[in-house]
Amino acid sequence: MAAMTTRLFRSSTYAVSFLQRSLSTAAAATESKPHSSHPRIDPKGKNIQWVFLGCPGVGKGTYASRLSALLGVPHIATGDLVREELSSSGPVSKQLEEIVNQGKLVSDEIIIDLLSRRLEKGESKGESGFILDGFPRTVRQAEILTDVTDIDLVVNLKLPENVLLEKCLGRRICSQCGKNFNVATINVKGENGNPDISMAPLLPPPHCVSKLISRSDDTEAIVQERLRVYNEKSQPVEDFYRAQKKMLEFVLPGGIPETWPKLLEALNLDENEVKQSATA
Ligand SMILES: Nc1ncnc2c1ncn2[C@@H]1O[C@H](COP(=O)(O)OP(=O)(O)O)[C@@H](O)[C@H]1O
Repeated sequence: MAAMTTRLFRSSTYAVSFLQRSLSTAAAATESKPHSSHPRIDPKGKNIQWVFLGCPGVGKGTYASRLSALLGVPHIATGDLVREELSSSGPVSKQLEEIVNQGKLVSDEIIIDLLSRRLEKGESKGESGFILDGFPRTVRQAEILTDVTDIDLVVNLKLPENVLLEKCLGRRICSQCGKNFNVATINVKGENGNPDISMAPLLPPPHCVSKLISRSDDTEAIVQERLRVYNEKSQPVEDFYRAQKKMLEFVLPGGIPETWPKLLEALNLDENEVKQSATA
């Protein structure tokens, strides 16, 4: 673990001020760019700085958190940071609630502040590396991230839009244990030469059933708006990383049992090998 360096920030104080300066003047960001000699991806050495992209409901959280557990790096989801902040009585919670419930994006300034604070906390606990989920979501955020660190790999998860909508509408969270489930049974006929997609529901254990809640932004109208906003603001982020040749495009073949082994294969990861090397 000690060899893993979170290169997003050299020091927490530097991080916050750096990111804030980045937002106020592009020139300051360029001048302050830390030198970087980050090695290439080495999953076994866990030197990992990955980004997960993809539309709402595609499964970024599910697969980022599974990989985080497997590889021993933190899974940092900016959507979770936003939800934590809006459920607190912090100064921006009311403003965040309105933005999220309209399916819009939170400002780059607020997101970077939340992310900086999360990274600062992690660094003080000795965390290193990260799998970012839901960040960057605008080209501006991607440029700022590029200014402060090297990203090894960007995984772009893909599913057809009608599947995404069904998945968001079926999403449930246990209000007690916080685990995510999905009550939707998805059987969608493939169009334009694409294969059919089937996903079994991911049902909760009996003790969670009576405690299930839905996210307030998982209604049909808000999901449609989030998809529209994704296409407008986040598709260009895909192009940004595609141009840098850092992108792994991954079309989900089905639910977790079909997708997880295929994703590991695409990432060139052997689950048993990684687990053994972690306990060695
Ligand atoms: N990087 C970001 N930039 C701006 N807003 C964000 C970002 N990450 C999360 N949010 C806000 O939090 C909401 C929930 O995010 P998330 O849980 O990642 O949802 P999704 O299922 O749409 O991917 C978003 O709709 C947006 O309002």
